[in-house]
Amino acid sequence: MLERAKSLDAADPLAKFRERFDVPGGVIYLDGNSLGCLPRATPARLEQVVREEWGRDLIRSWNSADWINLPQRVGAKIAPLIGAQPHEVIACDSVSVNLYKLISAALRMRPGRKVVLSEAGNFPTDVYMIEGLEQQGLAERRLSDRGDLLEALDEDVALLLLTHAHYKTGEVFDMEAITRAAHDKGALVLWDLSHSGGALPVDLNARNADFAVGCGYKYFNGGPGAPAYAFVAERHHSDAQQPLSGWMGHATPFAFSDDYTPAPGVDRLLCGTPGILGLAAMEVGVDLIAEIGIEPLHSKSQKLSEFFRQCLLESGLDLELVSPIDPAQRGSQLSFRHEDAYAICQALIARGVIGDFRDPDILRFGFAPAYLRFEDMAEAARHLAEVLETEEWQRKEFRERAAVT
Ligand SMILES: Cc1ncc(COP(=O)(O)O)c(C=O)c1O
Ligand SMILES: Nc1c(O)cccc1C(=O)C[C@H](N)C(=O)O
Repeated sequence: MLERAKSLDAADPLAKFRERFDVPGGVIYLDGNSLGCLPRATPARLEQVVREEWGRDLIRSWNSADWINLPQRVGAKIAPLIGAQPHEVIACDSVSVNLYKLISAALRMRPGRKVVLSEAGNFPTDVYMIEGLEQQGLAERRLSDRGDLLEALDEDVALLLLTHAHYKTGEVFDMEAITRAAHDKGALVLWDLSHSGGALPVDLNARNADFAVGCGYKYFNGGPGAPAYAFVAERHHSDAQQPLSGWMGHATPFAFSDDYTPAPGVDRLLCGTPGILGLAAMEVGVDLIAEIGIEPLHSKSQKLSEFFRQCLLESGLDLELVSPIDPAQRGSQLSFRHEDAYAICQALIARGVIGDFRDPDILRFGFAPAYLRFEDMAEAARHLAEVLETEEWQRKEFRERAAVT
């Protein structure tokens, strides 16, 4: 398989982009769906922001370096990558905080309805944020199994909140059909794009989506704790009111008035002063993904995951796949179920193959198409086969749980 991998790499139109990332030697990184790799241009850009814009120009940089518009500028660059208009997206805060803002805004837009419907087993923060609003008496949380979601949609539902590509299994929802079904019941829809933005084609406006949020530190390679992004469809710009009425979301923050007037459009999603270092790093990652293009990234992602699967099959491994077998139905990942998934994951990490474990029994491999090679797939599959054949994962040191998994 290694020979075949090398010929696929030689013919890969995206191969040249690998050197634009600082991929550490001796590592096969299959966790770009948790924390993306460092773009090579990021340290120099951060050095410039720190030394020149902050160190030398100090407060003048809010104007001279246009820091004040950085959340909008980064949002506008993400917009075409998720099927939105530039003025519909803003980069700020974390996904969790943006969920709070948008769930609250949606509830205000559907007076008389309190139910926020989501999938049982959705990424925890999504369901926790609904729970928090429920504890404040503002929402009623309803969780339903994936297959029962449409049945659970009724006229009490104010908002349907779903993750487009599931964080554990990678299974992708049909955004158009589900959004339509929710709208038919008078509900709004908020899509969490954390595992699809920057890796899969997302067409928010063509699917008539209302709201979306997504992660900056995964496929957009914005760095640890990078700002997230949030989308509000233009038709909701005057109605969507979020509760974190901080001064940066004011129509005229520098008028310093006693009363809050929300800024027009997505600018009102801002709360406090944006983190400029995080946004500057994020912009480098977004620029790079935009330069490569979502369609080529998606096409390569499907080929990588299929090749990985083929390599596993060739080595005779019979692992239980929990991701959809059809690449069109899944995000840029493959997940397998094994009762010793944690120890297997640790044994692989010791060999330099970094995937991740998701409690209780999922071994997850993310395929960031911007910097991975087919050769990495062949090698990772070989290591996985060896770890399982030799039962190397049985070693005691691979069974001790770390704080962050
Ligand atoms: C689907 C999903 N939503 C939200 C998050 C977390 O968002 P944040 O840490 O930015 O609040 C993640 C991963 O961390 C995720 O996978
Ligand atoms: N954000 C993370 C973190 O701060 C530490 C460890 C992992 C993460 C993640 O991003 C987890 C990720 N969203 C997931 O899909 O599992």
